[in-house]
Formats: sequence, structure tokens, C-alpha cells
Amino acid sequence: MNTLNEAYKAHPLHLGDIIPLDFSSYPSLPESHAWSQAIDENFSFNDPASSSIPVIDLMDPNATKLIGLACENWGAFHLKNHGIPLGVTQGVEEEVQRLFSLPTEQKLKALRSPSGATGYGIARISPFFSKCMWHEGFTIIGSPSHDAEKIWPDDFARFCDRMENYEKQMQIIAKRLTEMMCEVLKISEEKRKWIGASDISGALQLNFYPSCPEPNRAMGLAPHTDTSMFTILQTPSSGLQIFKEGKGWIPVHPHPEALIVHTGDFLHIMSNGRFCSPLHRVMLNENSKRYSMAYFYSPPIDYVVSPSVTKDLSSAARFRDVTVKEYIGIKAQKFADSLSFIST
Ligand SMILES: C=C1C[C@]23C[C@H]1CC[C@H]2[C@@]12CCC[C@@](C)(C(=O)O1)[C@H]2[C@@H]3C(=O)O
Ligand SMILES: O=C(O)CCC(=O)C(=O)O
Ligand SMILES: [Fe+2]
Repeated sequence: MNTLNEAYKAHPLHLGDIIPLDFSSYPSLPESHAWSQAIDENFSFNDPASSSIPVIDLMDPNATKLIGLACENWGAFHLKNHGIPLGVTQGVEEEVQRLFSLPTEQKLKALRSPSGATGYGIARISPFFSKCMWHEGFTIIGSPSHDAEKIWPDDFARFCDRMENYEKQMQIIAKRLTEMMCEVLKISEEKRKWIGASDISGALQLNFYPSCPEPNRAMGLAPHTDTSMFTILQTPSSGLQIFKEGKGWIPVHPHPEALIVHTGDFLHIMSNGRFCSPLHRVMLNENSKRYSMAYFYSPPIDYVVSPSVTKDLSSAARFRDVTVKEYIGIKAQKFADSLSFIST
């Protein structure tokens, strides 16, 4: 049994909070998905040209330092020269499109169970919002064969091969990035041992946002921070926005052949608040659908996440120690208040 799966099992959802809408049958926006008020009242729209996250070349001799700066200032960056063959990415994108263009009843065969973490369904954060999101997802932890088999009983091998291969590639980059971030944060060798040792520390989320009849009144993915150390995102289209204090919502337009990396809650804790865990959301488009692949990387579930504080500085730990598993449980209950819940 997979470890991350275990952690989510303890926090079941209601079935009503899992089943996506059959979006193709709605020529206008249903009330259940109309967010107009929330968008008008709470969010400011930013001038798209005013700022954007940095682009970092993984081969740059200064990459470690630049990544540290980007995590401090933005909590996000584009990563180019990451070494993932274009064919691998294209193969995964093809499968994502093949999966989400299936009729709803076929996708529902792999519907996530209330106590499960993997399979087809809406975002886990949905119960925290009164309106529904214009989004469907498919979560993979380790091998997707158990879920893919339900959708394509005779023809699931290609999907699984491509996803597993992508997960392997993501893990290689994730380990490298983790070492670099630990370097910046001066995390001890003892606390880094898991990086080489663990082989499943990630979850792959396939996201699909159908074209939307009223994109300005709807929400692709509502504002949230990720329950990961960092997330590696791949998408061919715009729509993602990151909230930057003092600036507002910054659009993140994909950079050709680069990955988008952004920090999550665990790195915020480990860095004692130095790296932010940026609030982000996904906006929609009227004429085109959008998809993305997000790889969430975290330490193993029993790992104790603790702030790295150097003795010489007057920096007291801002958070108490928490295991990955315990924090996943806190996030399932407290959502946006989780970090303040563990602050000292
Ligand atoms: C490993 C993860 C990370 C999860 C939960 C679990 C599997 C699916 C991920 C997402 C994907 C969609 C946004 C999010 C906020 C959601 O609702 O499900 C993510 C969440 C988190 O970052 O907490
Ligand atoms: O689709 C995107 O660009 C972002 C997805 C996301 O935030 C997530 O899966 O947690
Ligand atoms: Fe996210």
C-alpha cells in the first residue's frame, strides 16, 4: 500500500464532493458554478505586463542561488534545461487529452472512493468553497493501473507506461531541486537522508479545465496553497495566477519547454517562512479548454518537518515540528488556516 495514499485515507470526503459535472452538456453557466460575486469582491485583476516570475536555467552554475532567491521573492520560477525529453512530455499530454475527452460515464468508472486519494474526481479542496469549480482531475500515486484498468479494461498499458515514465523523470528533477533548496536553507545531512532513500514521494495530478461559457464568472481552481514541498507543473496554456503580496494576482504564462516550479507548505515550514507557499488559482477561457500536469513532491509521510533555524541568528522557530502525515490531516480540516494552526 502506498504511503501518501494511506495519509489521505484517514480523511474521507463525501461522495457529493467528488463527482464532477458533465460540463459538455451546459451551454450556460449553472448557478452552482457561478462565482461572480466572490471574484468581484475579493480579487483584484493585475496588469498582465507588470511582472512575471523568473526563468532559471538548471545548467547555470548559479542555479542554486537563483532558485533560493526566486523561492524567497516569488515562491515560483520557470525551469529550463531540465533535461526531460520532449517526447516524454508530448506522450503524457496526448494521454491527458485522450483521458479527459472520454464520455463522463466512462471516466466515472474510475471515480475516487471517499477514502481514496487516486482516480477521477473534483479537487480535494472543493468542500471549503460554496461554489463548484470548472475542473476535473485524475490523481496518480505510484502506478495508475488500478484506476486506468477500470476505464480501459483492454487498453491501459500505454497510459500507465507514459505516466510512470513521467513520474520517474519528475522524481529525478525533484530530488535535484530538493538538494539545491536544502543547500540554500542549510538543512543538515541528517535531515536530508530521505532524499536518496525514498522512491515514492510524489503524486501526479492531471487537471482538466473545459472551455467555459462564462469564464469571468467561473473558477477553474480556487485559491489555495499546495500541500507539498514544491510542485512541478507542466501546461501548454495560460490560466494559472500566483498571488504576490503588494502586487495582486500575477499571471504565469508558460515558457516554451520550461517547467513551472512553485513552493508549497512544507518548504514554507522548513525555511521558517523564508520561502513563501504562494496562493494560486486557475482562471478559465471561453474558447479553449486547458489541461495541466502537476507533480507534488514531499518527504515520506513519517518525516518530521521542522524549521531550519541557525543558532547565531535571533530566528526562533515560527512553526512547531509536524510529520507530513499529521500536516496532511491538519490541511484536510483547517485548509487555509493550517500554517497558522502550527505556528508557535
Ligand atoms: C498529493 C496531493 C496534493 C493534493 C492532494 C493530494 C492529491 C491531489 C492534490 C490536489 C490537486 C488539485 C489542488 C489540490 C489543492 C487538491 O485539492 O488536490 C491539491 C492537493 C494539495 O496540494 O493539498
Ligand atoms: O492547472 C494549473 O495550472 C495549476 C494546478 C494546481 O494548482 C494544482 O493542481 O494544485
Ligand atoms: Fe496547486
